[in-house]
Amino acid sequence: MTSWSPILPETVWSKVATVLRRELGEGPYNSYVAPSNVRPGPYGDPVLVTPTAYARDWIARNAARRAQELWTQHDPDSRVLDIKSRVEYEDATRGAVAAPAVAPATETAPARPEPVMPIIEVAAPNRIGGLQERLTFDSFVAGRGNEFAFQMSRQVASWADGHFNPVFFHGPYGYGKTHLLNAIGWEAQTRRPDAKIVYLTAEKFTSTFVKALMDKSTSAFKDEIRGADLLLVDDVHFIGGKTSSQEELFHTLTSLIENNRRVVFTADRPPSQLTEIEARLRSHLSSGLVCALDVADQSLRMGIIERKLEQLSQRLGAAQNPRSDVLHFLAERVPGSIRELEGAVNTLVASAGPRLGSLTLEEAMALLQPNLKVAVERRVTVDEIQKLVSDHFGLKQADLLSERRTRAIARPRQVAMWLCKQHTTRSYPDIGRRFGGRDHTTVLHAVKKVEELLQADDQIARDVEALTRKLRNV
Ligand SMILES: Nc1ncnc2c1ncn2[C@@H]1O[C@H](COP(=O)(O)OP(=O)(O)OP(=O)(O)O)[C@@H](O)[C@H]1O
Repeated sequence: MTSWSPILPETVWSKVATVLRRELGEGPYNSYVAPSNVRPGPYGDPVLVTPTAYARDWIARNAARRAQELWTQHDPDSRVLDIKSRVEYEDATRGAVAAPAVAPATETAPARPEPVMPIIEVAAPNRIGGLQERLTFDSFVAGRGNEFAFQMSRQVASWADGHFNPVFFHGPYGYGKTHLLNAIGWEAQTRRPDAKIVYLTAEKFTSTFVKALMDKSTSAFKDEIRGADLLLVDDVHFIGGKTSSQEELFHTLTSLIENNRRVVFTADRPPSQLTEIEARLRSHLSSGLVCALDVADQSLRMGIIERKLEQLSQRLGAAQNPRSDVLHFLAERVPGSIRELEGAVNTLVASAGPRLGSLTLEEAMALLQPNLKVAVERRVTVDEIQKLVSDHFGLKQADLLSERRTRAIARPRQVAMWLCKQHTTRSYPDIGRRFGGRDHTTVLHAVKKVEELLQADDQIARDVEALTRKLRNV
């Protein structure tokens, strides 16, 4: 670590800060600049250390250039002023001699105490740690399965009056819940820079609360969370079974709602199915809007692949798109969620390099082998389909084989027959026999009916899509 120049950085910083205060105005200055300190970085250059990543990003966007200009005017060594959040600074200097804070922003503006909880950790590389820069509304592709959730998210982010509160998004893993929550955070902050937005996972909520209990600092914890204008809690199902954290979340939620603050949750299930969460909290979680994100259909998967390819070509330089049979193969045959789909696109782009545009389907399949490890051509049995379909519709497998013809049973039976035709090599008579000895014309009729419904009935289309994905992922 090199040593500091004889010109004290605090002298330079206090001159810079005085001008920034005047130019930025009291509000932003007190929120972001005043709580920051100048400290020596690992190579001796000055670092402006902000209490949170959010403050760092705010300063980087709104004041960094001016701060550097002013710094250069006052520092005879013309050192570069780096900006880091406290966490980043500690990581960067870990192992080096602990560096004392050398200068609060100005003598007249005492630094505010550091928040107990990271307010939005915007650029943290760790997904759990905070918001990720790439997860915005712009990078989100809306389509069947997530359209409503997308619209509701935009509405929350616009701070529109009279919307439901809390909003609760649920859906399977890897289909964009965290993405939407991040996008809400970014958009809401852009629209109201003065608003306090807290984003955290339920795990973080629990661990920070438990630590606060041990440190006897729960009131600081409460102030921090209950002072939020918008609270975003990801993966709330993780709080299941944790009694004291549930109690705290319950009081946090009621206090925020009473004070007209907004709250958004995500979970892998709707509140009614969060059986490890105490009934009173569950009921409050579902008291606003409960909104499902569903698995993506082929056209949404295709849209996401195209968006991802666009992003990659911007980052890695212009590249041709894969041929359309390769694109369709990606959309239709890569098993798993959007997360796995993104992984497959990355693999293809990285391993094909400049040959991406000319890859044949066979070459693409060979490159994607690791992503297709659940053998694409795995044999699916009629029995498996019947079990999956009956589970999905809350029926017994025996119902599908029975004589009963009520709509609630007949429709799932038709869907199951259709899936058998798509995913097994069984003939119509064979399928009929396995559905309680039915005639082949019944199966034929079922297959035609489902084909029609796939065009006309969104709900059936979603059910079939979900079941198809499950079949491929078993
Ligand atoms: N509609 C979409 N448009 C663009 N990207 C998407 C979409 N849905 C999901 N993704 C991407 O897929 C990946 C997984 O999404 P995300 O992390 O939001 O899932 P999740 O539902 O929160 O899952 P988990 O509960 O496992 O965290 C992310 O990289 C996300 O950007």
